[in-house]
Amino acid sequence: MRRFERKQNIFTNKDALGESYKPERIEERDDEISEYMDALQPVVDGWEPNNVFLYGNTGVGKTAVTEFLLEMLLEDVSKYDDVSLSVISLNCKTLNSSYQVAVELVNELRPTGAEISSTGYPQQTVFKKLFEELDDVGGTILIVLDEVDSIGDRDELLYELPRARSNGKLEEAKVGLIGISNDFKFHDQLDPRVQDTLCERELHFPPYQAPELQNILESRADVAIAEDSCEEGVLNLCAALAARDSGSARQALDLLRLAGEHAENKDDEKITLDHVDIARQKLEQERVVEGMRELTENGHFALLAVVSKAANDETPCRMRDLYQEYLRLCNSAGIDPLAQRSVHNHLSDLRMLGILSAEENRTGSRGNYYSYALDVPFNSAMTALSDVLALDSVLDEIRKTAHEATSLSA
Ligand SMILES: Nc1ncnc2c1ncn2[C@@H]1O[C@H](COP(=O)(O)OP(=O)(O)OP(=O)(O)O)[C@@H](O)[C@H]1O
Repeated sequence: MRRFERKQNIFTNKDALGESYKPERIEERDDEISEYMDALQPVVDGWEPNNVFLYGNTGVGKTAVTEFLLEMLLEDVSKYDDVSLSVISLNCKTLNSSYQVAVELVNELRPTGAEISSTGYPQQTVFKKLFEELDDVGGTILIVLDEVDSIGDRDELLYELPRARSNGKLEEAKVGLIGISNDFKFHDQLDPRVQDTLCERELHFPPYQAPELQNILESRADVAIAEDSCEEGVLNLCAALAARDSGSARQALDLLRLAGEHAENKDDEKITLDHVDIARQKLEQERVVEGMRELTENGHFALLAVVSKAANDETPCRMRDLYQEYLRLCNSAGIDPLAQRSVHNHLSDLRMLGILSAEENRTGSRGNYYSYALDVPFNSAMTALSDVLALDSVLDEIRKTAHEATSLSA
């Protein structure tokens, strides 16, 4: 039997490629950092802090830059006796109302054992408790709300907190909000009065380009990967793949980590371009599986219709034809089909998740229509579908068609 054995030939510090690692240096964000520092300057000067709103796609350094700068700010203000700065950070992912966020903040500020319950109070009572806690801490308080869009349209706290001091609800504390979001719609949906305050200073983090990702990867690989354990071109390929897809540093780091793990598991001496390719496929597959989890059964069938058309080499395929295929598949599985409009909504969701791509075709006077195609490899979609659908015969048929189509075209 195989036994556990330590393998440390590829990585010197694998954790440095993981999510919890705090980089010593932030690469390629000088302009954003400079703007961010300007927005935080009033804290150092002892004035009321600005509220700052950061937005940009996932993995573009919003959280990393925020953590880096706030740590630096805490250190730098410690030399001014008249500034007392506290930072409270909260990830709002699972909190979908002002009420829940306020309860969490109160409990962050209270000692263990004195927490309040997450239900049962009127909202204003929780807000009042929060203001009391903040006044107890006093001084300048920066509240970081990551994934703030989860709060949805129940955003009263984002209105009340920045105004609490001028409304006489806070006396000792000067509070600044830092909201972080990767939902571009959230900003526009905010009540204009909330927009005015929360977005006092707005910072946009654009997706990274390949050379920027390459620099981020190089500085991380210095810490994470043993010397001479990376074949020439590996970092370049990880950077290029991530730049082409999402511009996310997280994706580039994930590719490198997975490629390294693969090399290590195979007892190979170096990470090669082939390992990166395997890592890419694995990540793509995970993304499809992840996206699929959020779909209903009808969403799975909408995807199945596109997969089936792809097997016949008939994609991009227009909605009208996809819907016929969807009806055929629902019929053979014995499930009630949805109307075409609802199937269209499912296809749009799949597009948002990066599983499908869509192109708009113009037909002149008769309006435009969309054609859909897979935006992930056929095999990844098939594997993900076979995990969620108990439809072996249909899936086998699609596999067979795809096989025949490739052998015919080969
Ligand atoms: N400029 C950078 N220099 C060094 N590391 C970076 C940089 N940008 C991002 N990273 C790293 O990439 C990963 C993702 O970054 P981060 O969590 O800051 O993204 P984000 O924009 O907050 O994404 P999300 O919206 O999904 O939370 C982290 O491991 C972070 O350390």
